[in-house]
Amino acid sequence: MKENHKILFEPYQLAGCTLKNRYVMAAMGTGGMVTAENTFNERGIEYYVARAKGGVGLIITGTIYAENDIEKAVDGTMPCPTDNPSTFIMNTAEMCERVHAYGSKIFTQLTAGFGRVLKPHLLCGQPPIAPSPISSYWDENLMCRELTVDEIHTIVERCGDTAKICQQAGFDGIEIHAVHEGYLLDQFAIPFFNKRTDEYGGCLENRLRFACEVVQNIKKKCGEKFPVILRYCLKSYIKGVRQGGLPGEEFEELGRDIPEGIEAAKILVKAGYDALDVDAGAYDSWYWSHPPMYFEKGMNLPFGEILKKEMDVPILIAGRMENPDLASEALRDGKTDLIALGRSLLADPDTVNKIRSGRFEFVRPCLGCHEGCMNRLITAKPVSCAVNPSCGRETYYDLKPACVQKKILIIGAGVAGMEAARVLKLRGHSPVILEKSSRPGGSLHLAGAPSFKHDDLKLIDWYQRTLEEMGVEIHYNTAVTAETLKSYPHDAVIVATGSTPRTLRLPGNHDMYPAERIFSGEIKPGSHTVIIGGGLVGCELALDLAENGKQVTILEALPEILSAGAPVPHMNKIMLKDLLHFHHVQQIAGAGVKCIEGNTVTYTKDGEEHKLDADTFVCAIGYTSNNSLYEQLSLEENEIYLLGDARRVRNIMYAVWDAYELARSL
Ligand SMILES: Cc1cc2nc3c(=O)[nH]c(=O)nc-3n(C[C@H](O)[C@H](O)[C@H](O)COP(=O)(O)O)c2cc1C
Ligand code: SF4
Repeated sequence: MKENHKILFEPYQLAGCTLKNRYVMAAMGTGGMVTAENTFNERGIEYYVARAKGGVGLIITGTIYAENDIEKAVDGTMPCPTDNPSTFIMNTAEMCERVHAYGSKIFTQLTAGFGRVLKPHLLCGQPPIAPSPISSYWDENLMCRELTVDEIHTIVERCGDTAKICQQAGFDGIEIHAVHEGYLLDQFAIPFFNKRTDEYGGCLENRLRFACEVVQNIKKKCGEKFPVILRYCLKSYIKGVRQGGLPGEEFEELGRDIPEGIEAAKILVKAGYDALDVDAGAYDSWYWSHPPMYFEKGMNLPFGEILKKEMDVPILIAGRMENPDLASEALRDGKTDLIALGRSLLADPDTVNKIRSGRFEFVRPCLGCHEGCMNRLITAKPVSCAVNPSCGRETYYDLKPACVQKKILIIGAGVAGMEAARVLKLRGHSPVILEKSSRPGGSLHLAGAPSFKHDDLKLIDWYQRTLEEMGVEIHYNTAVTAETLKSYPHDAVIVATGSTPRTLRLPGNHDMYPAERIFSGEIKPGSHTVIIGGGLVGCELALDLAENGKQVTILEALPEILSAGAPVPHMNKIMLKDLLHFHHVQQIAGAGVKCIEGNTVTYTKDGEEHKLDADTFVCAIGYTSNNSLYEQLSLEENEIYLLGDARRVRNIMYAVWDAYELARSL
């Protein structure tokens, strides 16, 4: 273990519960991990056990429901212990016992409700509940129903009952979800949502009464010593409906500001909460609670630091905390007491053990993309991870030794080729990669060029290091043709030759560059760049240039930017849009580009012709598969497969997942 990381492995007393180290698995929704009886299924149990085995000191499970009558959700993505207590105890006891076998502790996260942020399709046709008749986050025409005082009392009692069932099942404590992220208790806490005039509205104490009664009821039923912690947002970052404030931005806070956040934290701790799991944000500023790659690492630490100075209560912090240098420094500087990891434990369940043994560079990096995790959760698919296809399906989607070991040539050392090689080697095959350039990674080098995408470059490093350690043979500077392939003995071939940027043929006398030539640094843009194509690549290039002081205009043919191609995960999309706006990137949607003459682009919008002057013109209109080698070889080879972008241009997740699927079956 590295000397400066030792502090991360010191035990910690969390409300009387001894944790073996400072690492906590942050609560993450259990989509796909719930049985029809609303308890954890085998998939969920194996998922948590794998993270305990990976060395984390405390697991906080994804949210479970206290109550499913008043807020009737039908989705099967959250366990509800009160629905069937004995079945819940039976399944969950086994999960807690197995987690405990690794010396880890396990809490469950218990929600008092979702309120206005529950997705409409889960509502059984009923209106969402809320403190007051406000509109649903998802549909401003859908009005919420105001909770009655009797219903609030019922939810409080059910929280206590649920916690008792969880205690009987073997959980070591409860995290209450949440005066955080704009969920029901947070809606009560914030006057922007809570317009009540009874004892649950008005002054701060009244607005926090519901959350305070929840902890008091749990302590009454489970005993004072049973740990109850709170997921808590110090600041809401609500700028307007569905618009969030960005780091460092001046705006009028419509939710909870920091001074009120400190006062509220004191009231909540006095009521009985034993620790605060601190971050920021609400659904209206969703990227704060679900930080995409555009955020810096450890972005929530300033909030922990503020609370640590103001009060004496254990603090947990999540939010891009995977780097052990950053994490250990945060502990030493008194910014937090515990380090919560969310997505990095999805990307690599063994993160903590690898850090412990001084091998952080072997931790598979999370990309901050949300493709495999949150995007799947909010589109009713099982939670997994873009770079770790077996996440959430640890047992039934694992790797078995190959029955017949083969020599398999892989053409292309992009992500798909490298993932295929890794899996094949693990299963006992002999993969050999033939790469035409002098380095691995393919187009990921260009995707990872902006500073906010450097985790993409870390993924290349991870593959390179891992393949090297496994002894996978890679031949660089080796362009393959149908003829030269014959000189490599093999049983099968995988073609993973990637893709090429699409070009646009326009009339006029101009230079227009593909985005890749800007990302690679080959072309230095002038002071004003026009980017044709407002998909993800165009928008990320625009952000990168704007962050570096350039004037940028995006011309997008569709009515909205970021709407072409595969949908961008919600929180990434809203943050990118807010950032483009913040950096004054001009966005012209519905623009049909006609020609570029010299320094002037002509486009039409709403039937009218417009002209725009710039000194650099960039084209970012997608990619086409490089599959010609496969077509030449397909009738020559007995066993040949086409993989990654060469088969179908999609995203990193599908390059990795398709490679894993193919390589686990050969
Ligand atoms: C798939 C997914 C589901 C999540 N579900 C919850 C949840 O149920 N409750 C909660 O408090 N936070 C939830 N979060 C937020 C995480 O607890 C964590 O705060 C966030 O991912 C930032 O930490 P990280 O950068 O280490 O991932 C979820 C995050 C992800 C990725
Ligand atoms: S899907 Fe993306 S953001 Fe989510 S854990 Fe995996 S790499 Fe990280």
